[in-house]
Amino acid sequence: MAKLCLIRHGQSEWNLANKFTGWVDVDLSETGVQQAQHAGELIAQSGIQFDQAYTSVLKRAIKTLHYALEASDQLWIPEMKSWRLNERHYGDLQGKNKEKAAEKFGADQVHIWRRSYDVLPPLLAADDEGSATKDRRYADLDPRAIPAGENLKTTLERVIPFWQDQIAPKLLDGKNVIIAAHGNSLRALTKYLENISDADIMDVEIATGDPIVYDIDKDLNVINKVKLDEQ
Ligand SMILES: O=C(O)[C@H](O)COP(=O)(O)O
Repeated sequence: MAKLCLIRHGQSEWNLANKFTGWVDVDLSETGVQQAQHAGELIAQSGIQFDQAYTSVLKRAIKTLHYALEASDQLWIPEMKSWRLNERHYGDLQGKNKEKAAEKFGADQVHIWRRSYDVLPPLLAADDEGSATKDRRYADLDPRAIPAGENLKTTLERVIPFWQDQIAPKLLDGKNVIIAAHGNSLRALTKYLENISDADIMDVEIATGDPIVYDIDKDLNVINKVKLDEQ
């Protein structure tokens, strides 16, 4: 049996400003820092001891991991960062206010972009200043792997190879794992772990800074799930 803890980063500056964020590297807000520290206190109270941490290459997730591990006195554990755990790329919506987008495109369309499984958002032009192809942290990727916009399906398709190659072997080895990532990369992983249908995943929301702990058996089946905030 192994423990798997998923934690969405604490509130970011752009969560607070209600802006589409995606791959933009926005920092935590003050509330977000407090949420991450509180998550670490909940982890400490639960007594879970981690062997390995994973996070994205975006500071709101990395800092959440560090605040949570610091508050539970586990800052020393090995950690691995991967772009595969990044938030879904929100394409040309990145930086735009969600309410203003709903006024412009209609609330239904914006809801479909945000929560449908397989509808892509408007894509970012390849020569856009904000294109990830210009960002040094993605320089060692095949440029064709760098998205101009993702839906949950394409997000899942780049999260799961990382799960299979890196995370699953640790769990199979009985190691306890914490993953600090993002609303939609964690929705993708949740869909996969809990075998949630394409339709039902539309209603799954993951709160900021609330650790979710799964018990995982030797065949990688989920046998229990708790939210530490509700304990
Ligand atoms: O990237 C973002 O804007 C948020 O982290 C998640 O946004 P969502 O709730 O619209 O999926």
